Amino acid sequence: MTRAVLVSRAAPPTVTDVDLPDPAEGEALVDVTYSSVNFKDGLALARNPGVARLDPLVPGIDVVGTVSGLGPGVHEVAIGDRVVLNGAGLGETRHGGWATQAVVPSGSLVVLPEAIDDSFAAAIGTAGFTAMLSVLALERFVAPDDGPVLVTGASGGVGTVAIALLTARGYRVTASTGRAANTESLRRLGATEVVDRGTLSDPGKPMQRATWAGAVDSVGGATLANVLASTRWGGAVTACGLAQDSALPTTVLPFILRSVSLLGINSVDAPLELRRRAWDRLATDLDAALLADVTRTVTPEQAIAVGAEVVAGRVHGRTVVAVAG
Ligand SMILES: C=CC(=O)SCCNC(=O)CCNC(=O)[C@H](O)C(C)(C)COP(=O)(O)OP(=O)(O)OC[C@H]1O[C@@H](n2cnc3c(N)ncnc32)[C@H](O)[C@@H]1OP(=O)(O)O
Ligand SMILES: NC(=O)C1=CN([C@@H]2O[C@H](COP(=O)(O)OP(=O)(O)OC[C@H]3O[C@@H](n4cnc5c(N)ncnc54)[C@H](O)[C@@H]3O)[C@@H](O)[C@H]2O)C=CC1
Repeated sequence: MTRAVLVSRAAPPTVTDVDLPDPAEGEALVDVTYSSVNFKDGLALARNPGVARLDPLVPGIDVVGTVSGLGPGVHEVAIGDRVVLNGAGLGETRHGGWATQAVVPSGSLVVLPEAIDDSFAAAIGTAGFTAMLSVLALERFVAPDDGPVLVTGASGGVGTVAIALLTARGYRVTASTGRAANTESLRRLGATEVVDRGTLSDPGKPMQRATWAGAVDSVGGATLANVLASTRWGGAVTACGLAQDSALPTTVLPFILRSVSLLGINSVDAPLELRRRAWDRLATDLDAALLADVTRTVTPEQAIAVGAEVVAGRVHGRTVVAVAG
C-alpha cells in the first residue's frame, strides 16, 4: 500500500491509499522522497486521454528516492541506491511518482551522481533532464562561438534549465518569454537578451533574417516555424514541446536553403546510456543555487492545483513535490 495522489474519471484528484504490486521481472521498488510537477503532469491531472492512459492513475512522471526492493533479473541498481527516473511511462501508462512508493522499470533508473541530492534531482526533473538532452543534441551542431542561441518558453521548466546549461558552456543566450516580469530572473540564469515571445508567436515569412546559430524550443507552433526561418546556415533547433501548439506550420525552405537541422527530443524513452550521460552532465554543469532561485516545493495535496497552473503557463521555473513529508 502506498499513500498517493490518485486521478480518475470517477472523482476529482485526491490523496489516498493505493495498492502497489510487488516488483515484477525487471522492476524495482523505490521509496520516493520527491517528485515534481511537469507540464505533462498537468495534462494527466486534466485527464488528457493521450497522457492519462490508465484509470485510475497516480500522476508524476518523475521519481526520486531510494531502491528498497528488486524484482527478478534486475542488474542496473541495488537496494539502497539513490535513484532518479524520468518518464518511461510513469504517470501515463503506469503509476507515477506522486506516491510514497513506486514500482518502476529498472532499465530506465539512473543512480544519482553524488553531487545531486534528492531535492535537487526533483527540481531538475523531466524538464531539466529534457533541457540537458536538448543541449547535448544542439552541441553536436553548434559551438559557443557560432553565435547567439535562442531559448523559447524561457520562463518554464525546460527553458530555465536550458538557459543555465547553455550559459555554463559558454553560449550567448537570448530568452523568449511572454512574462516581462521574469526578465531579471532570466538574466540571473544567464540570458544576455530577453525578447517578447509576441515577436515570434504569429505566422511569419518562410525565410527571415538569419539570426540564431541555434535554438532550444519547447513551444512548437508558429514560434518554432519562425525560429527555423531565422536560423543561420548550418544551425540547429531542438524541438521537445508543444506549449503553443503541436502543429508545425513551416516550409522546407530553412532546411534546403540554409541547411538548418531540426532535432527531435524525447525524454520518455531515452536509453539508459543517454540518461546516465545527461545526469552526469547535469551534475557538473548545473548550479544548484541558480535552479533553487526558480524552484518552489509543495505538498502532494498542493501539487494537484499546480498542474493546471503549469499548463496555463503561469508557473516560472520548477515545482518540487515533497512526497516523504
Ligand atoms: C514529457 C513529455 C512531454 O511532455 S510530451 C508532451 C505531452 N504529450 C502530449 O501532449 C501527447 C499526448 N498524446 C496525444 O495527444 C495522442 O496520443 C496523439 C495525438 C500523439 C496520438 O493520438 P491518436 O488518437 O491519433 O493515436 P493513438 O493514440 O492511437 O496513437 C497512434 C500511434 O502513435 C503511437 N503513440 C501514441 N502516443 C505515443 C507516445 N507518447 N510515444 C510514442 N508513440 C506514441 C501509438 O502507439 C500508435 O502507434 P501503434 O504502432 O499503432 O501502437
Ligand atoms: N519531449 C519531451 O520529452 C518533453 C517535452 N516537454 C514539453 O515541453 C514543453 C515545455 O515543458 P515545461 O518547460 O516543463 O513546461 P512549462 O509550462 O514550465 O513551460 C512552458 C513555457 O512556455 C510558455 N508558453 C505557453 N504558451 C506559449 C505560447 N503560446 N508561446 C510561447 N510560449 C508559451 C509558458 O508561459 C511557459 O513559460 C511542454 O509542451 C512539455 O509537454 C517537456 C519535457 C519533456
